[in-house]
Amino acid sequence: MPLLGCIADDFTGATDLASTLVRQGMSAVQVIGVPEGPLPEADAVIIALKSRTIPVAEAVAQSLAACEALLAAGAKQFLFKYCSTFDSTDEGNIGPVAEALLKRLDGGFAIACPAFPTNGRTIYQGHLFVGGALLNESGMENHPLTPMRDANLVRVLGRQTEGSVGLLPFGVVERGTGAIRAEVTRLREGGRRFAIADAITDAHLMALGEACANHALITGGSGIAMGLPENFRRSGLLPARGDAGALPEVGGLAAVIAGSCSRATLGQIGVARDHVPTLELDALATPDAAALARQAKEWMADKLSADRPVVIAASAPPDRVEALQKKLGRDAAGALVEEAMAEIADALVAAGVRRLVVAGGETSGSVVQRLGVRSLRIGAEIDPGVPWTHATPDSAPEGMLLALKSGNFGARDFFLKAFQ
Ligand SMILES: Nc1ncnc2c1ncn2[C@@H]1O[C@H](COP(=O)(O)OP(=O)(O)OP(=O)(O)O)[C@@H](O)[C@H]1O
Ligand SMILES: O=C(O)[C@@H](O)C(=O)CO
Repeated sequence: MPLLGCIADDFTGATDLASTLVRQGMSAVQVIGVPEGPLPEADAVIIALKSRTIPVAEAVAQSLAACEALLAAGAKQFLFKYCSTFDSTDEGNIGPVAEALLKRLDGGFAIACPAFPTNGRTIYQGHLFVGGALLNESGMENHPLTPMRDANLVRVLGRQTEGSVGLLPFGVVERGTGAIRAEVTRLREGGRRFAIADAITDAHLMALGEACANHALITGGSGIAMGLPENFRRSGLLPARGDAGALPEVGGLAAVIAGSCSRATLGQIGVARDHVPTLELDALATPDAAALARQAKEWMADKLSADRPVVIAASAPPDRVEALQKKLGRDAAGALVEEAMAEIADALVAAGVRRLVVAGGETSGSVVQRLGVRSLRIGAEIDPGVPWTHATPDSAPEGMLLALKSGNFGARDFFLKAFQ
């Protein structure tokens, strides 16, 4: 029976969360989509949805179905994981999904805390910073699907919910667990259903986690999960685990697929280009998924080698993304590239790739779905928030390693160091 039942709105976010829990001593399995059969055994089960940018009603329905599966398995506490940059539009999907889960779990109140200080996401007075910049000046204002143009999360979540949104301010969080609990009671009694929780350091996240030990639902980024395993240990439910993140050895060819257009991913492609064969597809010049996949298949024919990875990217800077979106519409542009990347990933695995890095949450979603991966066991981290995972898709039943890299995560040499 899982102690913690998690619902993640994208696949890279789910691995990020799973990785945090493994680091804190929980075993974790990521399940792809709402499971039809029984859930795998683990201290934490993370159901990974691709619900960040789908229509609100579908996101709510899928999240509730995931919640039912976790309830049926006996999960004791629930976590709704969204992006540390709060990726969403004014319509949702964070607010509506959080409201629906809160209602189903009869939770009354939940905190909302996307902070992830290790990766530079901090929240002060309800404002989200990415590194030294406000969210709306961090590059996220140009995100292809969820441009973030307001850093004030109390306002952003307020636009997405009917329940009123308050703030758990720095001054309270800094004073620790007791002060947080008292403030939550005050917020709840004052009619708030959500509060953005300020957090600048891991110590703040640990204090928030401890203070929320008896909350039915917690919402946030992976950081907010840091303090939760200790709650279960303290209450005697979580035994000490040796190495919660041990994975089988896997050899085989190595490749990277990138569909993220984030600054970090563009930088990582720039570094990889100087060291390993790198194909940069031009979706604007060839707005045709099948043709893009064909180009990649022809290219890879004599590039795959046991000595080093290859990189295939559709990623483009904001002006080129915008141009393709103007031509096709935002969703169609994203879907076209995702379709091409999924097809390319399939071809890579067919050609013997068994260690595959995928950059971008939506991109990872389409790749993992195309490969027919049903669950991922979480292993060691390459960089904060990005672990290697082990899967046994139908096309590689002997097992393969996948690393699903959140767009903005990873050091500049990530596409090289992942394989070292
Ligand atoms: N050249 C391009 N033109 C237009 N859209 C593109 C292009 N390249 C990729 N895309 C689309 O941009 C979107 C990028 O989203 P994705 O979630 O994969 O990356 P991300 O948002 O940077 O990562 P994360 O969600 O992990 O933060 C995808 O839908 C992808 O298909
Ligand atoms: O929280 C993050 O930034 C990531 O786990 C993510 O969700 C990226 O898609």
